[in-house]
Amino acid sequence: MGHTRKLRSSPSKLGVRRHSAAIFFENAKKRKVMDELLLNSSLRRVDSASGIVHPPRQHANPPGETPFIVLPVESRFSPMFERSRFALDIGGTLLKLVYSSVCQPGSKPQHVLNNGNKQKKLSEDPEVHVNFLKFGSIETCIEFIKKNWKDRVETDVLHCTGGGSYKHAELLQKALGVKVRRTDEMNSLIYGCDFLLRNNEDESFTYHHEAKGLEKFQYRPINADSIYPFLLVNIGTGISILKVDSPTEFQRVGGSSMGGGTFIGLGNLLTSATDFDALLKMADRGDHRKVDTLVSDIYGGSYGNLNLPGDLIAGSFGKCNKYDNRPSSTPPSPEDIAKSLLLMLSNNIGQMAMLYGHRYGMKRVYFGGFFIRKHPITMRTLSYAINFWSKGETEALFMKHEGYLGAMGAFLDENGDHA
Ligand SMILES: Nc1ncnc2c1ncn2[C@@H]1O[C@H](COP(=O)(O)OP(=O)(O)O)[C@@H](O)[C@H]1O
Ligand SMILES: CC(C)(COP(=O)(O)O)[C@@H](O)C(=O)NCCC(=O)O
Repeated sequence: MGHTRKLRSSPSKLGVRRHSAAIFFENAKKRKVMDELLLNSSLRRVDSASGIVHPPRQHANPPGETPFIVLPVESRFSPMFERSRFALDIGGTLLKLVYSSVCQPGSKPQHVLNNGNKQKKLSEDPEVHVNFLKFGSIETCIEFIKKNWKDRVETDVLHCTGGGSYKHAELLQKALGVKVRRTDEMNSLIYGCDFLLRNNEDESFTYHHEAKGLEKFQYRPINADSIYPFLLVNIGTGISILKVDSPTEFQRVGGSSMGGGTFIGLGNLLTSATDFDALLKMADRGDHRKVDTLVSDIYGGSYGNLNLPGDLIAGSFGKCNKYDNRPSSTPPSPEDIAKSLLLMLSNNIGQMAMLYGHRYGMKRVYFGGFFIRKHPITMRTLSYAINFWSKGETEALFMKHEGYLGAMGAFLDENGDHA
């Protein structure tokens, strides 16, 4: 993959999702849980290889501007000036859509900088924008594509990946009147991840819980030569762990069924939360110590011989044990349960990621998938597991387009590897 120019990633007040369109489908009040801190590019950048810290960039963000990326000027992308391209990742829970649109000169304010004075500048050349959207059901997704892929004709191709690219191929073909071309899910993840890391300076970042405000996030741009190898832990409905040596050489070294699907599934059974965001909000307010048995509950303090601190969770959900006539404690609230559930899963994933990272001697572990949703508890737990246990040797990295890696990869795979 040769690239000539860095991508521009639109800064946004709201984060990675294309919110203007998302508002169309989601209740705006419900989608406020996260993302807000990853506002724009006004974060410090730390070069992953050299450790050099760069100051924040200055952007003038037109209020309400929505995120997109601008494709680099490359011949392989030229056809998108003439025809739109749509790609879909149909996973076990969500459908992720990535599609192109052409922005004509002067139609959108572009980036800006003049000795610190923010000024708006209109783009001079047409450019191809790539837009990102997610859906909870195939029906709403098909409706959106029907409305927005206006120039489609029957020879056009919908690039698809994920399990649903098999399961729903016929439905999509019939409903949209285009061909469906598949890219293998793991290949798509890697193509998408490679492209974003290589081209988008604002793509990957580290999370620092102890810091304040935006200082919690640091972008980690990386030179194209230093990207490989890395471990990719994709947390969707289930988890896939990939050791990646190049865009075409990788191995799925592990996986787990205890991922995002478990969180929403058990969350649904154990609390009254009606959706993922509500569950995360509950977790924010919860106190897991009312649900989990801590080391101090067993030892009365820390377990010094093993260096286990008293506040370490010894047994997730241990305090919900009502067998053996145990003295009953105050029943935990749904918020406490949500927090405990989120900690249980992210601790487990963090430990798995750390062990696989260690086993393959990886310096960088990237986390993808929509389970993360840039949630502080999740990112803190995953970062802690990696950084603490590797004694700083391995870095835990998150991605701005976390849930869109597969869809991005299918978008880039013009010919499809399962045509
Ligand atoms: N709006 C949402 N609705 C449902 N699940 C969500 C939502 N946002 C994040 N999630 C979490 O993300 C997971 C799905 O992640 P994703 O990467 O899209 O995987 P998949 O490809 O399996 O659908 C869900 O299981 C859930 O934990
Ligand atoms: C089957 C899957 C690749 C599907 O991907 P997803 O829709 O979850 O993103 C994934 O759920 C997975 O790797 N599950 C874990 C299976 C295991 O190794 O136990």
